Amino acid sequence: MPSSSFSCGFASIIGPPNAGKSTLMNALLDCKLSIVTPKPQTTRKRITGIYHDKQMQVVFLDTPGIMEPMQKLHEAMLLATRDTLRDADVIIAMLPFRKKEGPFDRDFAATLQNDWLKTSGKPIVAVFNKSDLVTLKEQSEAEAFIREAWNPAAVLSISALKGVNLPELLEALRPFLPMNQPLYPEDALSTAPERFFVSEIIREKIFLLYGREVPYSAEVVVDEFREQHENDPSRKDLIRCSVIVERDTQKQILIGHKGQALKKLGQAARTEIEELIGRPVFLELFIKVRPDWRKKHTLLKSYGY
Ligand SMILES: Nc1nc2c(ncn2[C@@H]2O[C@H](COP(=O)(O)OP(=O)(O)OP(=O)(O)O)[C@@H](O)[C@H]2O)c(=O)[nH]1
Repeated sequence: MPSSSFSCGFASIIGPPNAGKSTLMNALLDCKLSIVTPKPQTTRKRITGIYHDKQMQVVFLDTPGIMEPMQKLHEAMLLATRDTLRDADVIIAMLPFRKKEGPFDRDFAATLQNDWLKTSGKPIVAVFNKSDLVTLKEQSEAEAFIREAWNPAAVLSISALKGVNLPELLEALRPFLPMNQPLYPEDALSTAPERFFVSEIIREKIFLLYGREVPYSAEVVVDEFREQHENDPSRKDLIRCSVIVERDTQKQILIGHKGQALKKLGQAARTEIEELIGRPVFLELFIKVRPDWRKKHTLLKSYGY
């Protein structure tokens, strides 16, 4: 039973592409909810993940990275980020440390403050991620700079990858979580349906297995998810997905010589989907070409943007 000192609320994680937002959410939840790849802009839609302990429940909203919109898809991604700020009780504004060109990007920090944080009217917890890449001195100088520039509710340096300062981050959020009862049951990990995670897993494998523009041009739609085990436990669940690309050449790359590349993609995705849902599945992937889908409003809408 939650105690009277229980806290619950929504925290949005916002920052540039590749800052480590998804890594942080996965580390806090101790499971892999958001896809993580070394390539920027892998997260396209907002993803919720729910953290629980005896004192608090935090519903984290992971967001697509903030960048200059180059096409309609990016505009839709940025709208998803704006929405999460509106829903947040507290915002985790993440800035990644880097090894080259100074410890962090001050220009981006200014943009984040002017275009996103100032107007949100929400308490800000400034988080420098990737603290493993810089010295302690660089960390405290960066923290002092942001304290002065943003006047946030709290500032701290963490390493999502190495698990450094994560309990401290949770404590920094606590004062801003307004509810004294949990919103979700203790075993709920996300508010998104299984289907969503299935498409995200396939998207992640595309990012990991293919080079150049193919991952950015690919979208995954789950056309059918038939839970056949319920009637007959010996039958595998059937999952049929379309992988949408923009050009025929991309389709050829996805399929590969004698279908070898597509086979590899299917195997990698199936293994992880089975881990996620805890049952064997039969995964079918169909590659479809939809020219310029990232620029077309109606297609974007039909893919959930
Ligand atoms: N050295 C170091 N690398 C990290 C840390 N956290 C994340 N990374 C790496 O940074 C890369 C990007 O991580 P993500 O979690 O996908 O970043 P993101 O901000 O969600 O990226 P987008 O999907 O582009 O918005 C991955 O290669 C991570 O392994 C950290 O604390 N230290």
